[in-house]
Amino acid sequence: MSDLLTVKHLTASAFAPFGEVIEADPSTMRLINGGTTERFHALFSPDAVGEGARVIVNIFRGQPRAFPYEIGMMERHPLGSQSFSPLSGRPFLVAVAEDEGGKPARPQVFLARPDQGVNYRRNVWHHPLMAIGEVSDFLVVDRDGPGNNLEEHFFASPYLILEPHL
Ligand SMILES: NC(=O)N[C@@H](O)C(=O)O
Ligand code: NI
Repeated sequence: MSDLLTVKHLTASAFAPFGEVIEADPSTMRLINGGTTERFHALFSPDAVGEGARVIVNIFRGQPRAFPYEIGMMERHPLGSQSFSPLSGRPFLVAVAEDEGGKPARPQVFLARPDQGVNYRRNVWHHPLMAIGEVSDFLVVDRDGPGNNLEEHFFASPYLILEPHL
């Protein structure tokens, strides 16, 4: 029997060990453009290290995951951060894990609202994009450049997410 993972609401405080939640946080808001625009300022800073590294912006079109879904692996990017911001108005799942001696600890799973994105800080264990329900587009800010920016870990036995909603 696989180890069941529970899904929690995504909050900035719960996600703080792993990175930032990209959302219209009132504490970051400043009025600009003559008061016609609210700027939610400096929600995170992209990180790209190594000779020749650059920050790039991408669109990922994710196929929805089928549930129950097995979390069999986690990955991390030692040379750069990676952010996902929904473009299709859909929620999505985020799985992250603390590092335990160079391997991911038990994953923590969050349901991100359609108005929330996440930035994985550099070298944070996470599961690749998990769209839910329908094909979903995401704006992704991450690193390009020389060097290996992908480390993967495959669990001896997978964890299981029964279904994506709380
Ligand atoms: N491979 C790739 O660019 N995507 C993953 O890093 C991911 O986190 O989805
Ligand atoms: Ni990734």
